[in-house]
Amino acid sequence: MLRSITSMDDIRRLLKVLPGPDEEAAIQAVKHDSRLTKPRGSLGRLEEIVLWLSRWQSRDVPVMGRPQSCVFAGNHGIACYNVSAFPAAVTRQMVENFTRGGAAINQLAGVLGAEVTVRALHLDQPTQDFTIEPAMSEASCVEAFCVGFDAVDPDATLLCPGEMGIGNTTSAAAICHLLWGGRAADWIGIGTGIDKAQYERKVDVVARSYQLHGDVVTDGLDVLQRVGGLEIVAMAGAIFGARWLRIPVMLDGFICGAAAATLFATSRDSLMHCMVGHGSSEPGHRLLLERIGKRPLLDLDLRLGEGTGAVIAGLIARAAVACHSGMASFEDAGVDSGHL
Ligand SMILES: Cc1cc2ncn([C@H]3O[C@H](COP(=O)(O)O)[C@@H](O)[C@H]3O)c2cc1C
Ligand SMILES: O=C(O)c1cccnc1
Repeated sequence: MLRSITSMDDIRRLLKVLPGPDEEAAIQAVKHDSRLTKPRGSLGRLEEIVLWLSRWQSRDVPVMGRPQSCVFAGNHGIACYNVSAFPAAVTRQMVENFTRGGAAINQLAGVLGAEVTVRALHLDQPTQDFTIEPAMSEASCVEAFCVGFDAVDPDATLLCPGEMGIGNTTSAAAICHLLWGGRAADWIGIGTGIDKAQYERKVDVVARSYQLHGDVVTDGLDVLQRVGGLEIVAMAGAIFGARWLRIPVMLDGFICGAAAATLFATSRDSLMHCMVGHGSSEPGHRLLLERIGKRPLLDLDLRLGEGTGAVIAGLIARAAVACHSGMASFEDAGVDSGHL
């Protein structure tokens, strides 16, 4: 599959023929659930999680044995406008931190029992300034997409994509503005904690990117190439790769959502294998989730990225699987089953 991707059109073509869910596995999972010692529906969204995992893992009793956290890192040309509270050098420094196990994502992945895969994408070659030209060439975009695809562990039971890239809330806002319009400011928040002057510059960068690309952009993948970052493209590639491997994906916050949204805008069914782990405190994320029609599992006021919210939500998925796989049936426990 990966070898057949050499152009953006290859990705477009493959997006039209994605594998679908295993409805038979879900039917069996519902049957199993109906025998468990609880009123039907009483575990609320935990039951929804089990069905979702079941559809994509093709198991009537899904498993959580091998979750994967994938962190992609890239640098952004638009960081030169001072739109982040931190310097671009922090991207590389954090990659070293991920590798040593010192970041938030490492601790959370440890709690979930997830392997952390880190992929840095040409940190010494930031994307181009997308207020004056496309962020990257088609060749760089395809390459980054394939890095993402290739990073997915084919045996993973759940994928939690994450990112690191100083300036990438600006890139995510530009993606959303190009996909869905509105006012530039609708998509912009404080990111790492910027001041008023930085906020205004950020709005200006996103508004100018719209002026440059708005009339010529063709679809979600084109938006990705024009105003995305290499780590955002790689996340899109990982989400797409997981779909081909039929691995369920827990989406993270605003940046991850923007990556996923470029696939959604290109092909509506492309995110059927994804759940949204949490709602970020970046204001654009709520709007984005309305547009892609997904409701977050958690609301923790996170605004970190790295895949942290996705991994925390993975713990909820583990709780859901524990109930589904470990609970006794009415029959085995000798509990009256009521009017089922
Ligand atoms: C130390 C540190 C660790 C991070 N981990 C994730 N981010 C997050 O913040 C960045 C986006 O915010 P902005 O657009 O304002 O730069 C991304 O790198 C994102 O993953 C971090 C940011 C910092 C400073
Ligand atoms: O929601 C996110 O993904 C996010 C928010 C702020 C900074 N970095 C990431």
